[in-house]
Amino acid sequence: MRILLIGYGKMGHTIERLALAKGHQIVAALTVEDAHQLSSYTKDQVDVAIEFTSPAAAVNNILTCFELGIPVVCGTTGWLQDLPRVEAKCQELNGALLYASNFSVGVNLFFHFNEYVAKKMQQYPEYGVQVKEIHHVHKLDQPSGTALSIAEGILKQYPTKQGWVNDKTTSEDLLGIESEREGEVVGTHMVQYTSANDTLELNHIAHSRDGFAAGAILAAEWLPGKQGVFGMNDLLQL
Ligand SMILES: NC(=O)C1=CN([C@@H]2O[C@H](COP(=O)(O)OP(=O)(O)OC[C@H]3O[C@@H](n4cnc5c(N)ncnc54)[C@H](O)[C@@H]3O)[C@@H](O)[C@H]2O)C=CC1
Ligand SMILES: O=C(O)C1=N[C@H](C(=O)O)C[C@H](O)C1
Repeated sequence: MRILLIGYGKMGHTIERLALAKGHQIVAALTVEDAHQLSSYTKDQVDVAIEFTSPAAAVNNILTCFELGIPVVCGTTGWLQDLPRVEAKCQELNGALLYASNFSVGVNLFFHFNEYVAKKMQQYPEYGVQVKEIHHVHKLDQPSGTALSIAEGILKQYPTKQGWVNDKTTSEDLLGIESEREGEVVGTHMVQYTSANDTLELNHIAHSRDGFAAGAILAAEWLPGKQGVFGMNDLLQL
């Protein structure tokens, strides 16, 4: 496949390495300096774009891909407040977007187990629930997109909680999400259920970025020819 990389940082480089190893072609890899070149590409040159940039840049890049008729896989986090606008534009322009807060198969399995565990644990009020994420010091958004997806899964099962707070402490009506920034940590997510007697934990620890990149490439292989806004659940049979 002919892939256009939008964003050529830590994720862009990892995706390039794995995509070339799978026999795909990288048409170009755009950074913030050559971002203006995006609108010069056509659907005759590019089968799919993969977007990993920054929270401030993602929405414009996605909308430009819709206008160009290029399907786009987006892993950038921290822009979901604009999702309704993106969904409307996608429908209006017959675009194709696959967004995931985390492309690794392991984390998508974690999302699945998380909802199951939350449903069970919610029946035992002696356990408090808490989410924690740890990432490298370069990360721009907080909480992580993955932590927000985890929180969404828990909140569905806890009708008494009204939402989340980016804090260590969970209260009666708000789920606490603790964020820690430390060195070059790739991405660690935990859900902890604690009672006076014990703690039950679900953990996912990414050892490298290869899992994220492999999932994004799977998504890029799947998306062309489809129309609408999709997630990893649409292509993984979990
Ligand atoms: N969904 C997932 O599985 C994962 C998501 N991420 C997210 O992906 C995003 C990028 O992460 P990294 O690669 O680690 O960041 P990075 O800072 O290493 O790289 C960002 C790249 O985007 C470029 N860029 C910025 N604005 C641009 C624009 N307007 N047009 C084109 N390029 C532009 C920069 O020049 C740089 O090359 C972050 O939001 C991060 O949270 C990261 C890992 C996994
Ligand atoms: O910024 C990162 O690095 C990561 N971002 C994603 C997130 O916000 O959840 C996914 C992964 O944890 C790495």
